[in-house]
Amino acid sequence: MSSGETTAAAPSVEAPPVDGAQPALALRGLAKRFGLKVAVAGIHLDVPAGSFYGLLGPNGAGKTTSLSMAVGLLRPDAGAAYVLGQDVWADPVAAKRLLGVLPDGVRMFDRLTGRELLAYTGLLRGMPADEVDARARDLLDVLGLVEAGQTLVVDYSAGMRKKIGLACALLHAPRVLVLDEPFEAVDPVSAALIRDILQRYVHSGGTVIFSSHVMQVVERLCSHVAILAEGQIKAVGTLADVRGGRDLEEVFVEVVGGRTATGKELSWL
Ligand SMILES: Nc1ncnc2c1ncn2[C@@H]1O[C@H](COP(=O)(O)OP(=O)(O)OP(=O)(O)O)[C@@H](O)[C@H]1O
Repeated sequence: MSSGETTAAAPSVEAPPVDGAQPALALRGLAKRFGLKVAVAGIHLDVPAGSFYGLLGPNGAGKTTSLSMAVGLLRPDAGAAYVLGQDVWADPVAAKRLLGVLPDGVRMFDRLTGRELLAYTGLLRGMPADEVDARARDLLDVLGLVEAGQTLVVDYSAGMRKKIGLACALLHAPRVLVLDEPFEAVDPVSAALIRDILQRYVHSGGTVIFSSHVMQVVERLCSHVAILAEGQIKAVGTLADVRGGRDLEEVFVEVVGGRTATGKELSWL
């Protein structure tokens, strides 16, 4: 494990080097506070191109806040984010062209049907209508949403919303995918399907960074892992480095500082 290799408050906001080895996503001193609460304390992270990168952390660690700042959805108080060298906040159009994003929560136009939402997303990205149509058909088909394509997204289950959100993120064939909790609320069959799609995407040269609480998924999929707690990166590296021959869950609990219930706390229960 390389705990401390990349920790809090990186002072530098220098752009990553412009060469063949530049990271798919580079975070430089990204920081955010809400009132007195420091949600993200100046994180520094390089996501290598072609990696399958898992961002782990307990509830409230700052995962959603970090990813939102990294993709241009939430303005940082300090620091910078680069997608394949493009500065997300200085040149958002160039960076967003390279990015597919599955945000947390329900930020989508859910009074559209699934098919309409895909059409809207594709046209907004400047794709030709026939290409949008063909890709939307493929995505709805592979994600098992053919019938749901005619249903308003507001009537979707939580898992169906994840899947249509993923379809929107994939539609323009981005180079980098940033997914906030892609497996949350998704049934095991759909989860296996999503894993297959993402693995194929990485094998064909794409980069995935996703947040998760599910250690087994991260262990199965990821080449690299970062553990975030209290707005700071506590451990980072290849999956093998971070695990150091142990279970990822064991490492996670140790790094994050978990506590166990003695049974006395809720004696009334
Ligand atoms: N809009 C907001 N206003 C105030 N506080 C916020 C806001 N968004 C996040 N926070 C706080 O910032 C901290 C980090 O939240 P964040 O949602 O990034 O955590 P997370 O790691 O994604 O958690 P979870 O795994 O539970 O989704 C938390 O303490 C949260 O309460």
